[in-house]
Amino acid sequence: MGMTMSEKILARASGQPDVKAGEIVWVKVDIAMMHDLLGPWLVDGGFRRLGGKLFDKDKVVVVSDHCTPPATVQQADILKFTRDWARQKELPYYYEYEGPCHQVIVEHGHVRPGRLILGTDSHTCMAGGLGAFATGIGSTEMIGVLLTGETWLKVPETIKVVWDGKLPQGVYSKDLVLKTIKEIGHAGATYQTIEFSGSAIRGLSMDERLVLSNMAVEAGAKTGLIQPDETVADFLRSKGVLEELDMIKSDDDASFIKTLHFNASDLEPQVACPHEVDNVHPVSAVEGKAVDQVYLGSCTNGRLEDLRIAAQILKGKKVSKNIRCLVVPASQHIWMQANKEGILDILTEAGCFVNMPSCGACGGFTSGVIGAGEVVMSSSNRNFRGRMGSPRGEVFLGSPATVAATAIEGIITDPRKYLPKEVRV
Ligand SMILES: CC(C)[C@H](C(=O)O)[C@@H](O)C(=O)O
Ligand code: SF4
Repeated sequence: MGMTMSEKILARASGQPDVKAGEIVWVKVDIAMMHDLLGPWLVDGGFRRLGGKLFDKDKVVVVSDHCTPPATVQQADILKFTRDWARQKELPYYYEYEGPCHQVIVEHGHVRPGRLILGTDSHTCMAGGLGAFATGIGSTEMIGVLLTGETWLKVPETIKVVWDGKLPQGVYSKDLVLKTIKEIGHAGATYQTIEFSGSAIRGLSMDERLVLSNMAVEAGAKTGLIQPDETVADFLRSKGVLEELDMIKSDDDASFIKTLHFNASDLEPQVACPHEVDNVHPVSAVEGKAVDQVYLGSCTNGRLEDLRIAAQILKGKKVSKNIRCLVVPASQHIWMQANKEGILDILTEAGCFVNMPSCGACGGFTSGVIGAGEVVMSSSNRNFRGRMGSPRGEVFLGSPATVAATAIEGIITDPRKYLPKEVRV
């Protein structure tokens, strides 16, 4: 019997020739990632009591993103603690004000196919878009990882999600993953891997693939994997990663707990309605709903291609007078590239407010929170009650195109009316 990608990565990490889903294995971690909010200020007490020596500072990456720039004194204190901790420990990889951790670790080449990456954030699974087994762990668990570089994991079963066909114009990987989550349910993949495959997935760019792996956890999954290929290799080479990559793949005779088939060619834009990510409907079912704010950003959909799509839709148009349009590029690198391409000018001229990269508005942490009764159309990954501020607010999730079209009309809008009719390449 062959092995799945998850089984292969965890076999290597546990130093065994093979492992099977359901087994509990002791694994060596390639990258331990923490962010400011669930990082050093929470782990430090226990870490020091147990010896306070890092297993390998080259494998520990800390990113300050949730509290940047701080909006409260407590956030400023957390940020200072995190910065001082990284300096005292002489960490070579500490990033601050660069953007959400998941995007930052991808851009800096920490994520590579076949690696085992554990982070103190649920969307750590995004790294699976490059073929790494990546998952979130609690801060207490992280103390053990920081001290020993090891932990235990149960090898997950894998749900294979096959998307064949070709995405039509105006339909994107966000729509594809929302539809997938609707079918699986918000807890339907609990402690399982979702492996995305099929011709529609192979055709996706690096930016689009990361949307899928990012949102795997919204179906409860341990991680979301995509078989690495030349798209991944080209991306990593562009980031200066020149080593030979472990182009891991599931064997043809690997055992999957179930396989779901979808056809991308007849997919419409999808919207997740309050207050669950699996409460998904075609945009036609919610068109016309008035919003107060649109948010284009986050580690889910704040990348360059997302900003390009929004600029294509908003160029020469104006954001509705009734709403605020908040744009937050997912990293400084993306911000600079968007600036060079004139995208930030187009968006600003249309009436968007372009903020600096951070988790701020996405999780209701710093700038951009919503008040009672306010409605948001967001390109992010979660719409739980209170997610972006007031528990009496409402968050709808959609693609960057849906967000941009909604910005123009001030009501939830099908983006296809703002795009040329032809099938995109
Ligand atoms: C703050 C943290 C608990 C959280 C996560 O783990 O995902 C955040 O990044 C989010 O997206 O909700
Ligand atoms: S989902 Fe939002 S809050 Fe969580 S890491 Fe991504 S940008 Fe930050």
